[in-house]
Amino acid sequence: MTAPLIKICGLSTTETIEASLDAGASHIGFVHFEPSSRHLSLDDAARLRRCVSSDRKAVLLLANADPHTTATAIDRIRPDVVQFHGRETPEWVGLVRQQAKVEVWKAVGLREPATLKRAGKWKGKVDRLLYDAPAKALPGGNGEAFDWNWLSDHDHEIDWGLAGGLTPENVARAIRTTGAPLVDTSSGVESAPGVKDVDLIRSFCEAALQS
Ligand SMILES: O=C(O)c1ccccc1NCC(=O)[C@H](O)[C@H](O)COP(=O)(O)O
Repeated sequence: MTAPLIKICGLSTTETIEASLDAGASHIGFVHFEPSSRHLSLDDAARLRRCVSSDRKAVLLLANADPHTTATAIDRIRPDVVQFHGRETPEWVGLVRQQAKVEVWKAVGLREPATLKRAGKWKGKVDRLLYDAPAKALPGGNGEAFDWNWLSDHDHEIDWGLAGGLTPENVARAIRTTGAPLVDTSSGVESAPGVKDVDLIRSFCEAALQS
């Protein structure tokens, strides 16, 4: 099996970005969502984005951002990918993809297997779907997993990735169960809410790459 792509989300220091890149992460996520402990101002996100080398991808995460915020954030941060993690519609994310000429991902919270059947509505609107646990206090980044078996024999029509409660201990099993081509973690590599831990980042990447 090909090694999965790895996204480390919610980074806020140069040290943890460098550790993620050294450990083999392909995608570095920056959260611009004020209620989150991982929120970055546009200035900080634009500064940190420059630490992401051109052979990896910077991901800007937005949740229910209005059109002005979305346009301003894309313009300032110049991400490779925009990850929409709220209640955005297929029409809206499709429009952003078309107009901003940026790769677009949409997080889909899986409450039940039937949600997978409705994923077709994103076809042609997004470059990747990110299957995550359903929203709780925050739309994402809650450290909660869903039943990976729901994905084990799903016939994917759209590129996808797996998120939700992934840790250094469970990521290899998650990849074996689902065949995920990309894994995404945030809480699982933190020592406290919003505080990333370089040792956990390294362990996560090692486990994912050896799976
Ligand atoms: O991280 C946040 O604070 C956040 C806020 C609002 C929307 C999404 C958010 N995070 C998304 C992620 O970090 C990941 O893409 C995904 O949900 C996995 O998170 P976790 O379960 O914590 O590993």
